[in-house]
Amino acid sequence: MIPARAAWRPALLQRGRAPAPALRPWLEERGSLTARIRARCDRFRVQCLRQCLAPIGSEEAACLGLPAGTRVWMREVLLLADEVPVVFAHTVMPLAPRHPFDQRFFALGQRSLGSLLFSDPRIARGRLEFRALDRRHRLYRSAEAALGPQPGWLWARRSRFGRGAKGLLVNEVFLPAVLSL
Ligand SMILES: C=C(O[C@@H]1C=C(C(=O)O)C=C[C@H]1O)C(=O)O
Repeated sequence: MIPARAAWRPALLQRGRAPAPALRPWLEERGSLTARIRARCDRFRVQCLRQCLAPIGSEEAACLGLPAGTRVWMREVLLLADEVPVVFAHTVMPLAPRHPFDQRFFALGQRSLGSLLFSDPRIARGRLEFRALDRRHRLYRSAEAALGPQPGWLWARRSRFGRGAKGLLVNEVFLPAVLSL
């Protein structure tokens, strides 16, 4: 059981619980996850599950400094390696300030957000924060809704990507199959 007070932290050790050693390089990768997966499989694919306006979750609101419940653009995807889901990702992007980047975000569809974020040197990644999730957490439940039953807990990370005043928050939940890559 993950303690109820578990939170996003910049360290991988969380109240005595640590990820499997083989998962650490995945969690700590600061470059593109898309590129890392692509290099380890024959066919990489993004499956877009949802892209819509939605009220931001309280944790995400606190992280981006927005009032709870603010409507944001939300995108949820699976990253698949040879048709096996290895990462569930949930990204939120505030509507304001408006930015030319918005159009490219909306138009992504089944293309990877990573290709957009990492091709623009003006977009900087903030620090990585980690958290072990169980089914009390919204992200865990979203992953389970998309994929069916998951192990008791899943490791996740989040980071903010920014270009000027425009910031978006990317959460990535690592699925057990990533360890087979
Ligand atoms: C941020 C990246 O993009 C990946 C692709 C995403 C998408 O298409 O929505 C979301 C999160 C990522 O895991 C990356 O490749 O590192």
